[in-house]
Order: sequence, then structure tokens, then C-alpha cells
Amino acid sequence: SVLNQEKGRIPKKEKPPFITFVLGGPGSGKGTQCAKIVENFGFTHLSAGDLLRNEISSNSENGAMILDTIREGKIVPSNVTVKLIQRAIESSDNDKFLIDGFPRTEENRRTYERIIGAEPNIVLFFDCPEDEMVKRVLSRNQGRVDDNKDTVRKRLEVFTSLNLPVINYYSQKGKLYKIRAVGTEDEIFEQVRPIFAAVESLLKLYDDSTRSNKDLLIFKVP
Ligand SMILES: Nc1ncnc2c1ncn2[C@@H]1O[C@H](COP(=O)(O)OP(=O)(O)O)[C@@H](O)[C@H]1O
Ligand SMILES: Nc1ccn([C@H]2C[C@H](O)[C@@H](COP(=O)(O)OP(=O)(O)O)O2)c(=O)n1
Ligand SMILES: [Mg+2]
Repeated sequence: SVLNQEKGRIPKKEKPPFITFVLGGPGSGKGTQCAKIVENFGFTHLSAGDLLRNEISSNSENGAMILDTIREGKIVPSNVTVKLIQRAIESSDNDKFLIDGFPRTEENRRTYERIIGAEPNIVLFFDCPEDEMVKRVLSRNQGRVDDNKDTVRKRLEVFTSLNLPVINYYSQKGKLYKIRAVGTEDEIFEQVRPIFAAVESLLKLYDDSTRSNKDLLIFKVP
């Protein structure tokens, strides 16, 4: 945006976007609940896993490496994932995003902060018992190479060792909204809805003013 100003152009986006990170173990229902948030609150859903799977199917230079990593239940190098997210945000006209399945490691988180130069406004955590997550993943039926017993077991280990520290980090920052992710999809969404209803009314307030400082957004969710 500094470059844009030097060239005398009007920066495309004067107001910083509203960013929600959506976290939770494999099968905790992130994608399912994101679809409901999109429908009810007009967010743009960016699934890190979907962006990576698109790279595999479009035969990009990193495709083979990404496929191997996903099959092993490991985490793709952060610069690859962050660049895909950055491209998706910049090519969108929306100013509110759900970034689903990211950051999965502290290194993911720090790389995002370094490249994007911002923190998320809020973070959702879908907290689900392991046996329920395994049951859901194994009956997902989307033809995913990682939806098998072996990979899900590895993914749960990676989740506990690498993603829980990220969740604790945002909890300490007061940005974490923990959802008890058991019950029907609709029951779970009734825990999600009040959070975004509060976000919506605050965004309306700031849309009428400058919203130049995202730190002004302090959420008190009922
Ligand atoms: N509350 C729920 N109860 C039962 N099954 C669910 C629930 N929410 C999602 N599912 C199913 O579980 C699987 C995993 O959900 P998904 O949204 O893909 O989770 P994630 O993105 O966290 O891996 C999908 O097949 C989905 O239809
Ligand atoms: N930040 C991320 C997100 C996903 N990945 C890779 C590794 C993950 O096991 C797979 C699948 O992620 P995805 O979010 O689609 O998986 P779930 O919806 O949680 O089942 O993608 C990654 O390497 N880095
Ligand atoms: Mg998902």
C-alpha cells in the first residue's frame, strides 16, 4: 500500500479486513460450521486445506510435495500456505474472512504475522472429543487421501503437539472463543451465532466511522 501511495493510486483497501481463524482437530466440524457462518453472516470462507488441495489438482510446482505431506498427516511449509491465503484475501472484494484450518503450528502463526503483518481479530476453537472426531473423519466420504485410520491417528498427534500451543496462545491474548463441538450441526451453530451477531453489530459501527485501527474492536460476546 506504500507503493500504491507513491504511485498516486488509491489503495484498494483502506480498511483492514476482519479476520477470524477457525481451529479444531480433524473432523471437529470447522468446514461445516464455516458454511453456516457464510450463509448467515456473509463471510468469505478460506479453507487452508482446500487451498492446498487445489494446488495438488492444478498440478502446481508444489503439488507433489503437498500431496505427500497431507497423506502423512504432516504440515505443509508455512510460506506455501500463507502465500495461498494472502492471494485469496487480496483477490477478494469482501472484507471479512474465515480462515479455516490455519494456523496449525506456532510457525504457521508467526509466518502469517510476518507476511501479512496483522493478527486475527478473533479465533474460534471447535473443541471435540477424539473418538467423535475419528468417527466423523472415517465417515466423511469426500474421497480424501487423509481420511483413513492411519492418517487420522497421526493428525491427532500433530494436533495435540503443534496446534494446542497456538490455541493456548490466543486464549492468553483473550481472542479465543471455545465452542463445545458435540451435538447436532444446528445445536453447535447456536453457540456460534451470538459471536457473529456481536461481530456484525460492531462492524456496522466501525463501517460508519473509519475503522482504521482494528484494535478498537473489542468484543464482549454474551
Ligand atoms: N455436529 C455434527 N455431528 C455429526 N457429524 C458432523 C457434525 N458436523 C459435521 N459433521 C460431519 O463430520 C465430518 C467432518 O466435518 P467437517 O466440517 O469436514 O470437519 P473439519 O473441517 O473440522 O475436519 C463431515 O462428514 C461432516 O458432515
Ligand atoms: N495450515 C494448514 C492446513 C492444512 N494443512 C494440510 C495438513 C492437513 O492435515 C491437511 C488437511 O487440512 P484440512 O483443514 O482440510 O483438514 P480438516 O478439515 O481439519 O480435516 O492439509 C497444512 O499443512 N497446513
Ligand atoms: Mg475441514
